[in-house]
Amino acid sequence: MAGRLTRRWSPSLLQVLRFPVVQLHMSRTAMRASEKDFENARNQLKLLTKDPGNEVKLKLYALYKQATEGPCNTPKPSMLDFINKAKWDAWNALGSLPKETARQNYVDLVSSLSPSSESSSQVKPAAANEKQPGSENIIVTSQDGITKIMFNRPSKKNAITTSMYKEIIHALKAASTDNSAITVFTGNGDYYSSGNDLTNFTDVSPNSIEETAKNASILLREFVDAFIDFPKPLVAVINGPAVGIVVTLLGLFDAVYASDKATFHTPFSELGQSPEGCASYTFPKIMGPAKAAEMLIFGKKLTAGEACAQGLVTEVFPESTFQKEVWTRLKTYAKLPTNSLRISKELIRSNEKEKLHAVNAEECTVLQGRWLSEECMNALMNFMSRKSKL
Ligand SMILES: CCCCCCCCCC/C=C/CC(=O)SCCNC(=O)CCNC(=O)[C@H](O)C(C)(C)COP(=O)(O)OP(=O)(O)OC[C@H]1O[C@@H](n2cnc3c(N)ncnc32)[C@H](O)[C@@H]1OP(=O)(O)O
Repeated sequence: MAGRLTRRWSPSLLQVLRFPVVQLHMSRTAMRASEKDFENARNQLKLLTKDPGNEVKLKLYALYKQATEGPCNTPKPSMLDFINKAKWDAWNALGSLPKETARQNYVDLVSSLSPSSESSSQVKPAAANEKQPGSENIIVTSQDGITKIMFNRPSKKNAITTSMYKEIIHALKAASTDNSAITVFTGNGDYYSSGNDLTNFTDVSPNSIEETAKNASILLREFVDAFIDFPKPLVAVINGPAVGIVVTLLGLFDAVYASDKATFHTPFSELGQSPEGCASYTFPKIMGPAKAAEMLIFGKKLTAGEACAQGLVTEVFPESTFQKEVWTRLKTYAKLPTNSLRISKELIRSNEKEKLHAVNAEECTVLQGRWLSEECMNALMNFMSRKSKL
């Protein structure tokens, strides 16, 4: 690949290496619902002709309370006060979900109920004045209580483009309020994902290098935040090699199942970059500082068996039975009571959330500096001009 990339990019190679960041056009606010959107959603709800059912109504109630009052702050009703107890449970299950996320989820949920909207298993269309990202590179389906988000660029080893980052944020927001019990990431083809698409680093106007680095850092922060805040059990089904950001994110997943042909590689130093996805915090906690350093600083690639021994992977399956065994198990898990799953996850994760957001912010700031550094430029040049691959 390195040779091919060099050939394809050669006319602008020096410029690419001088400006190793992509132009982003999305503002941080584009993904956040405003007060006006929230108000509109409330009005839209009154116009619904079809009863959305109790489960959805409870979700709407909980999101509304969370968006307007914050985390549940009232005494728990008695067991016999069924209705108020169900409402309290639904609100309480949202834990410390930030008000603005609750507001966005409320707007998304109402929008999914309107007759013209797509089903919750689809990536929802963008607003009329917002360019809708191409969605075929991420396939979102919902079945058997499982929302599956699949990287779908097999010819590029499922490398993640700028628009895919945005689509995944959107898909996670939709999945957080859909009817599924768990959400699963997997890859189509022989790779889980080769991480950040290196061509994201091209196509940068020389005049806007600092601004584009800043925008990239904002997008990355929002992307990782979406994983930190995701309220349901998050599972990775690692069907093949995983590189870079898709590996670091695993510390934010609740279960990681891997085929024995999967590998785990974070070549940040080779690329003149630094860890993201909260791995600078989660990896030392998961595997101890010495093993984390070998991966994150020295770029040691782990086999699935090694990653399992280090605690990054939950269980490894033979490739021949991987898909059958894992999906059978996940379908069983998805039948467990949904609120209980969420509450248990909340208990396990809530103490860490504030810390994780702080780590994410710090990692993104550091990376912003890395993208502008001479070292990153040189590392990219070395990577792209050498014949060998990772
Ligand atoms: C500043 C921009 C901001 C964007 C928005 C947010 C930014 C977030 C950044 C978060 C940071 C993340 C860090 C990382 O993820 S680091 C990891 C980056 N990934 C790599 O370095 C992998 C590079 N790829 C390879 O080394 C090899 O391709 C491979 C994965 C080992 C596979 O080798 P193999 O021989 O089997 O296959 P090919 O090389 O022939 O690949 C087939 C085609 O796929 C293309 N490909 C593969 N991986 C990538 C990639 N990561 N980016 C772009 N393209 C990739 C490859 O070019 C081939 O395409 P072709 O057939 O058209 O030549």
